[in-house]
Amino acid sequence: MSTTPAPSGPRSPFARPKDDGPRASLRQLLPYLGEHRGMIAWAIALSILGAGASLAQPLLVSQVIEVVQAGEALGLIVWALVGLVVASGVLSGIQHFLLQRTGTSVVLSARRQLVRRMLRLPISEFDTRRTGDLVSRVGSDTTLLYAVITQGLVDAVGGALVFVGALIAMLLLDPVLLGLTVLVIAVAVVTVVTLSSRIRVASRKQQEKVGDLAASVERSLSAVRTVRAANATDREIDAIEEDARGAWRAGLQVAKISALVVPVAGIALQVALLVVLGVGGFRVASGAITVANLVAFILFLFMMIMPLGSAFGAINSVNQALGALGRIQEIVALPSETDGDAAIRPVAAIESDDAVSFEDVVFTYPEGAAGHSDLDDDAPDRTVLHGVTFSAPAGKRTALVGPSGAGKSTILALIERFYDPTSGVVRFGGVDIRGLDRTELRSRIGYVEQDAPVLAGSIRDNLLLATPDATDEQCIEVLRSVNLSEVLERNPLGLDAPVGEDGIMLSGGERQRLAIARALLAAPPILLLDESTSSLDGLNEQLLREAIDAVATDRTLIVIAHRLSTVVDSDQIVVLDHGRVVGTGTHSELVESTPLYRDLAKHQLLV
Ligand SMILES: Nc1ncnc2c1ncn2[C@@H]1O[C@H](COP(=O)(O)OP(=O)(O)OP(=O)(O)O)[C@@H](O)[C@H]1O
Repeated sequence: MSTTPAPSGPRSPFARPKDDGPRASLRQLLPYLGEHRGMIAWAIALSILGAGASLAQPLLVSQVIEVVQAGEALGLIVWALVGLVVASGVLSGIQHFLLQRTGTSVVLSARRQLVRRMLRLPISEFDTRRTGDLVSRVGSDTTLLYAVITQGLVDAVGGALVFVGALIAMLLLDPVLLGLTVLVIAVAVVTVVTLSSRIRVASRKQQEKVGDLAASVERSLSAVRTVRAANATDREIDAIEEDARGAWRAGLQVAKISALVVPVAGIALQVALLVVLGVGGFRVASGAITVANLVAFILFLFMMIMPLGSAFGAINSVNQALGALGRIQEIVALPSETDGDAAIRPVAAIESDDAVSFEDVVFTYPEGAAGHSDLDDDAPDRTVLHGVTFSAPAGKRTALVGPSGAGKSTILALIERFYDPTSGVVRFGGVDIRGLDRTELRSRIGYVEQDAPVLAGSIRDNLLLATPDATDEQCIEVLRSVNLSEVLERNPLGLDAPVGEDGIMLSGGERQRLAIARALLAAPPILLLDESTSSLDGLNEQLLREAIDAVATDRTLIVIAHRLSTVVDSDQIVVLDHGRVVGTGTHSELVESTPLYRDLAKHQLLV
């Protein structure tokens, strides 16, 4: 839900913004532009040619007037004028296309860069950030960069040329008239520049609000069944509407500031025109300037004002883009998961076996991370694992059991290196895993998460996630090994049958087994299995147990069990309580030695 307070009442566009937030400078835009410098160079070249063609027009018009006044034949001059008009039209068409093309390419580059960084962020970043807001940065913020190219920088080059050219021509035609014009225009320029930083801040706030909105929509849609069942639909709609209104209010603030820019430019043009017409009339009467030159001066005035108008528009859009770029850069500047890794020692070089061991591991979730379990929330000490020591021997089945919140899933997260221990060491084949290449390490490990283990797509998409080259035969065989052949028969599409969003078309037990099949297809020497807490019916539980038995052969299996029945015959069971190991042994040993385990077993009617 929205974390940023709603804007409190109207605020003067001239007021100093309280919070400038993440800022981006024009310099940060350069790498995006650099990638397309070829196209941009072409666009600039065309815009210079276009500027030349435009500047020549008033001169030709003034010639036409003089020729007409002298009563001579027009001939070539008219054709030259027509040619110029057509040429500048064609040039501006081509330039327009090049700019649009470059603009969309810049958006593409920004999206690629953002997604590459986003998917490589440390897992702890996802604990604190809202998915919808991240999605909105990729979808909405990047779009604003488009305007910088299409309305902004390149136009500014051609515009500046026309502006300077017109200025020089006007200076030559009548310096006095020019002085008066510049005075009027300077006031407009100062006003617009003053407003521009307000536009950037307001626009960033607007993008933040859009992010809040996306996060709220994502929250409600991802839990739509729960929301519906709780009769909370109207409340969720209200909450989303409130965020939508927040975005609207922020948009209004941007509109108010931009609205000042447009009339300022318009008034400047009108006043300048009136001054030139009035004073120019006197000067023609006094013979200081000819009618032809006054007409040329007025045409140059329009020519000067037009790029000024688009420059004001460009300042608007560049500032909006800089607000969005600030949000893009905030993510891009974050370190990726692998930044700062110690010297890499390839896993392949490890000679010893696939045993996993924990040595006196202490772990606290990074600051600001929100817990997903309900225990320990009020405890001042956020340490989740307190000196955990155990060893999961190669080729054996080790079970982790203990009450909810004891730290079992955290142990698997440390083996996967989603986080590193606060102190102590996790070893793989005897080597500290912090010295191992993450990709290599993960390729040795199959991991079946507790929640949401199925991705939207087909059964095949799900199976091939870790093993893109697997054949259909291998897919069918692995489904058979986890007792899932039946789902293939259910739908004529077979492996291509869709599983629905979050695997909604499969039952809970089937989802769990499909996730196990996916992990197995890669034939990992180590399998981490976080058993689903959702209760399975007798048949499904039996099928799951058989699937686990089938996969246990010849690999190191570490399974978090919520049903002791699935683990009683494990080679070793590690009992955890409040982040501490309180017992290690076989089922019968633990029933004797560990009261907590005895209680758990009693509850589940195993003793
Ligand atoms: N990403 C996280 N950020 C912060 N705290 C977390 C995070 N994940 C878990 N915790 C906290 O760590 C503690 C242990 O959680 P963990 O998920 O490891 O327990 P568990 O034994 O697997 O529980 P369950 O059996 O309910 O799945 C809990 O207090 C939980 O609130």
